[in-house]
Amino acid sequence: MTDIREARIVVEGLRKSFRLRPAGGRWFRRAADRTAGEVTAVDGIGFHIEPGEVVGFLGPNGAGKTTTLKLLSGLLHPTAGEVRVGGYRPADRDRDFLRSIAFVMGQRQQLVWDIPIKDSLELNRIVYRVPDGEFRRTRQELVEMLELGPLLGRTARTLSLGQRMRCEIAASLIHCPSLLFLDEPTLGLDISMQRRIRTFVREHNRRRGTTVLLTSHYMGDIAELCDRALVIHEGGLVYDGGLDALRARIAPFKRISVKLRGGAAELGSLGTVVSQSSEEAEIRVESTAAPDAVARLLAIDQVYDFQVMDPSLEDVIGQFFTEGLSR
Ligand SMILES: Nc1ncnc2c1ncn2[C@@H]1O[C@H](COP(=O)(O)OP(=O)(O)OP(=O)(O)O)[C@@H](O)[C@H]1O
Repeated sequence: MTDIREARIVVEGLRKSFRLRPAGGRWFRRAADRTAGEVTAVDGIGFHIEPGEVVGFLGPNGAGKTTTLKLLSGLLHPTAGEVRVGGYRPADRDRDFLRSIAFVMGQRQQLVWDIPIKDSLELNRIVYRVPDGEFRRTRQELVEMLELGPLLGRTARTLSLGQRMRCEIAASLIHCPSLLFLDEPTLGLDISMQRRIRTFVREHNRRRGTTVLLTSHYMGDIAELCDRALVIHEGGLVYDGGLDALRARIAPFKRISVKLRGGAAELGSLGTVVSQSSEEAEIRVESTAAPDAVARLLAIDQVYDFQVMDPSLEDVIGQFFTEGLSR
C-alpha cells in the first residue's frame, strides 16, 4: 500500500443515494415504503487532490458537501463510483487508513464529555497507539499552537464552544494524520476564534504538509485557507479550480469604495451605484472598465479618497447560484 502521506485522492463517478425511510409505526412504514423514494446526495462527481493541498468544498445547504466528506473518509459506502486514497478504498475502513485520517465535525461533539481534556488526549494516544515520544512532541506543539494550557485539566462539558473546538482539533490531530477533514470547523464561533482556528489550520498544513479538506459557510475560512475550491450544487460538481479564477469567471467586476466631502456626487456614469450617502459611496464596475472609472473619479471634486476591491467571495458565490451555473 502507498504511504498515504504521498497519496493523492482520486474520485471518479462517485454517487451516493439514500433511501428515504418513512417515519411512523411498523404498519405505516410498510405501507409507505411502497412510495418511499430516494435522495441522491452526491451525483457522479470526480476530482483529484494532491498531498498537502487545502481544498474548500462550497455549495448551498443540502448540496452534498458533508456526504462527500463522509464518502472520502469511509464513514459512508458509495452507491456507485470510486474513491481511492493511495491504495485504500476508504469504505473498507482499513486500520492503516483510519490511522492516517482525522474528521472534525463542527456540529458534533467528539470529546468525552466528563473527563479532563488531557485524558481525552491520552485516550486517543492509546486508541491510535501513538509512541510516547511522538505523543509528547505532538501534544506540546498542539497545546502551544491552540493555547490549550489552561484547558487541559477541565472537562469538555465546562468549556465554551470555541475552547471545545480547539480541544476537539487537538484530540483529532494527536496521531498526526496526513489527511484532515474539517466539516464546518468554525460554526458558531466569533470572529476572533474563527481567526485563531484558521491560523492554526494554515500553520499546521505548512508545518506538517497535512492535506486538508474543508467545508464552511464562512467564506473567510475558504478565502483564507484554500487555494482551490470545489463547488457542489445538487450533488454535482459545478466548479473545480482556483478562487481567483472563480472570481474572474463569475464576478468579473471590481467594487470601488469612495469617500466624499462637500455633498453627494454624480457617480452613475462610472458604473452601478450600490450605495451612496453624502460621505461615501460604493460603485460596481466591470473589471475592464475599472482603470477608466478610476481616472474619472480623480477628476470629481467631492471625491477625496477611494479604494478598488475585488468582489467578496460571498458576492461571487451568491452570484454563482442566483445568476446561473452555466457561465
Ligand atoms: N442519512 C441520510 N439519509 C437521507 N438523506 C440524507 C442523509 N444524509 C444526507 N441526506 C440528504 O442528502 C443531501 C445532501 O446532504 P449533505 O448533508 O451532504 O449536504 P451539505 O451540502 O453538507 O449541506 P449543509 O450545508 O446544509 O450541511 C440532502 O438532501 C440531505 O437531506
